[in-house]
Amino acid sequence: MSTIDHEKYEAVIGLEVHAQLLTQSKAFAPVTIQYGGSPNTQVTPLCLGHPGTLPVVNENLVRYIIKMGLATNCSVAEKSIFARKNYFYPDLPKGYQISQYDTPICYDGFVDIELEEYDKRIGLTRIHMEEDAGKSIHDQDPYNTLVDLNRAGTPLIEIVSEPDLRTPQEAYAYLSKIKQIVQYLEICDGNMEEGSLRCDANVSVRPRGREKFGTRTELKNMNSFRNVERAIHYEIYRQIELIEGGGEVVQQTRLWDTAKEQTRPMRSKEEAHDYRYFPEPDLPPIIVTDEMLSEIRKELPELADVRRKRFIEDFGMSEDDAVTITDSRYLADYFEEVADHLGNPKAASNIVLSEVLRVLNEKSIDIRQFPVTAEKVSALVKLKEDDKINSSAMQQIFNALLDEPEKEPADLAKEMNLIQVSDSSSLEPVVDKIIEEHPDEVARYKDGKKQLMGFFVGQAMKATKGKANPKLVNKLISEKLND
Ligand SMILES: Nc1ncnc2c1ncn2[C@@H]1O[C@H](COP(=O)(O)OP(=O)(O)OP(=O)(O)O)[C@@H](O)[C@H]1O
Ligand SMILES: [Mg+2]
Ligand SMILES: [Mg+2]
Repeated sequence: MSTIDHEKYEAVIGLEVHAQLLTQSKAFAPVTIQYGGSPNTQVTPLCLGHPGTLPVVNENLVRYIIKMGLATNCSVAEKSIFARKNYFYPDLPKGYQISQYDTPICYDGFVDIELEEYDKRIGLTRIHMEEDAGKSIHDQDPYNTLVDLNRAGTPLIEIVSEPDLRTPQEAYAYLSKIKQIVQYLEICDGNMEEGSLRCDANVSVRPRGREKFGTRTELKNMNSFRNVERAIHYEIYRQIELIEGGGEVVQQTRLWDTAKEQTRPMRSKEEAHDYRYFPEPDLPPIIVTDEMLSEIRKELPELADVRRKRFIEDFGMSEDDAVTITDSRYLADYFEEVADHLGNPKAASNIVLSEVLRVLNEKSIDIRQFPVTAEKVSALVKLKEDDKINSSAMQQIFNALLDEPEKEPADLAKEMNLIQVSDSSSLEPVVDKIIEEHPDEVARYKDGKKQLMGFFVGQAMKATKGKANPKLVNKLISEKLND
């Protein structure tokens, strides 16, 4: 067993997140982006790096990144320029990526993350625009690497955090927050498994109490939130053990191997000068006017943090429930629609948190794929509130609606014979019969064993196949036994 005291060390982590933007066309060329198209069908001479082609900036690329900048409390540069990042790779026919270097369009921002025990503010160094490279495919042909250039030139933003994160859990929470924001803004679908959100994690360790950072390694190839957390965890331990064993961390890029659950070296980390950055001569600077900024500011939706506070303050929702419901913008929209129809936020959050979320989890779907409209779910809850059906009937009708979402809950209640019996005249004979058949229980009840009410109500529910209005049964029995 290792005798190393890992607690002697503190990790320092900074994340670079690439988000693929949901613009309709590429960053600098009028080519429509369609995911899943046959290889090399979505390309123009510009994407192929043919001489004489000239880039033009996609206006939405600029608008989307400004949205992100404003949503993350960044300053937006009045003037920023593009730069060429030069390197050779078969999937990069131009020999350079158009990116931004020393004048990113957004800078100096922050996001607040929430962990179980504490909240923390994480600084954002910068957010800049760049274009993606193509895809090299190594596993389809045993002798050759195949290249698909459909992705070449698709727009990305790179969100660079300050080295403010200290644990894998903080990194996870930060990444979740970034995902939530891009989804609320509808600028990226935020799917790490499919690669529309990608994360490189920079990790170093230092003895606790020391101010100077240690040498960092950069981890790549994590394709899920959990893997980012695992890779960082592994790397922290690897570095500590290396140092404690008398070794030294070298600055390098390392690949996460999901199967082996470890990181391995890929290449020594290139420095900025290796890329020979220089200003892109074919594109004018991006000028952001005050009008543009205020226009974009107006388009910003209410973000999760603000929405969560509003749900707690206006609806008396618990913190946990508010966090769950506002995690997705669309789930929060759905909830608000139900609450509006019902005029009762408590009943709305009950059904959304229990029934609706259960189905989303079971089927691994998003609320946008949920078949039953907010209106129908509200109508169902209303039936229950009006005492037309009881809770068990509500659940049965809810399940039936999943298969037949076009039907009205009230029609289903009738069809399924679940309309609650709420008139005394038809319940009285039922109650009388139960009293007659259970003299012992009646005697004990009269002796003071009031808990037996549950038994009587249960018998009545059984006799009516669950359709009796339990409140009314309760009332009838009390009246009869307290005579
Ligand atoms: N000693 C360190 N330990 C951990 N993280 C660090 C350390 N120094 C810097 N970082 C983090 O590393 C990241 C560096 O990202 P940045 O995009 O600026 O440069 P890069 O990784 O050198 O370049 P590239 O974009 O080409 O990968 C930032 O998130 C920063 O906070
Ligand atoms: Mg970077
Ligand atoms: Mg990097």
